[in-house]
Amino acid sequence: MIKIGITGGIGSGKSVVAQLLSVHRIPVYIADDESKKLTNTSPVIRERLIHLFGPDIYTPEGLNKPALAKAIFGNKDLLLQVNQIIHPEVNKHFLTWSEHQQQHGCAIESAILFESGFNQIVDVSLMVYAPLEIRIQRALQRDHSTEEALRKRIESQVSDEDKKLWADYIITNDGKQPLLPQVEKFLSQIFDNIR
Ligand SMILES: CC(C)(COP(=O)(O)OP(=O)(O)OC[C@H]1O[C@@H](n2cnc3c(N)ncnc32)[C@H](O)[C@@H]1O)[C@@H](O)C(=O)NCCC(=O)NCCS
Ligand SMILES: Nc1ncnc2c1ncn2[C@@H]1O[C@H](COP(=O)(O)OP(=O)(O)OP(=O)(O)O)[C@@H](O)[C@H]1O
Repeated sequence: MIKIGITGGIGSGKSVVAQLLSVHRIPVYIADDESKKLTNTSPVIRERLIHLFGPDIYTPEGLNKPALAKAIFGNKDLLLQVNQIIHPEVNKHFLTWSEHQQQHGCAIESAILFESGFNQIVDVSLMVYAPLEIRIQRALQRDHSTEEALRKRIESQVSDEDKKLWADYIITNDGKQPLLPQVEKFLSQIFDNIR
């Protein structure tokens, strides 16, 4: 089975590309969603986050997400420490999930594929690229966030220039070039290359 890593900055259109892959019978593991579940279910993550931040990092409802976001976006040292707590668990969880998939390919969607090392557990990486200002506009329209908070997250991620260098394939989602033909071309390239 071919494992695909979908990446791209906030608002680039990863989720849209992930949906198009699903339509082509490629199941996609959404790292944001799964990591959120793991922060509430994994005793290892819970214990280590409490050790780092104190007990208030969890509320009776689960992880205190605004507090964690405030602590890590803008503080590279803490971001690295939190990543080192959460990402190995996500990595293991994705690999177990992928073993249960029945299709000829599966994928993981993560804005931080390269930062997290998930690129090392996939066979091909696919970057979804959109110009920064378009990404900011899309994300601001979608989320109840401020431009300042958004830019802090963007600054916590590797640049588009680096992602472009490291990715095996790039899909452009600038609102001008249609996505579906690019996704279909990508799929035919990877499956033809492997056959
Ligand atoms: C800090 C948290 C609680 C904030 O939750 P919130 O609901 O506000 O955001 P959400 O998880 O939906 O993430 C939104 C976007 O923020 C960016 N982001 C999230 N985590 C990170 C990170 N560690 N490094 C850089 N960018 C990140 C991504 O672009 C992501 O798509 C949450 O993002 C988190 O637990 N992050 C650490 C775990 C992680 O790395 N998750 C990303 C995939 S493994
Ligand atoms: N080509 C497009 N034209 C117009 N709107 C788009 C296009 N692509 C994506 N969008 C919209 O932009 C927003 C961001 O897209 P999407 O959620 O797929 O990005 P993402 O990369 O998954 O972002 P994040 O990392 O923040 O989750 C969504 O509201 C989506 O509907």
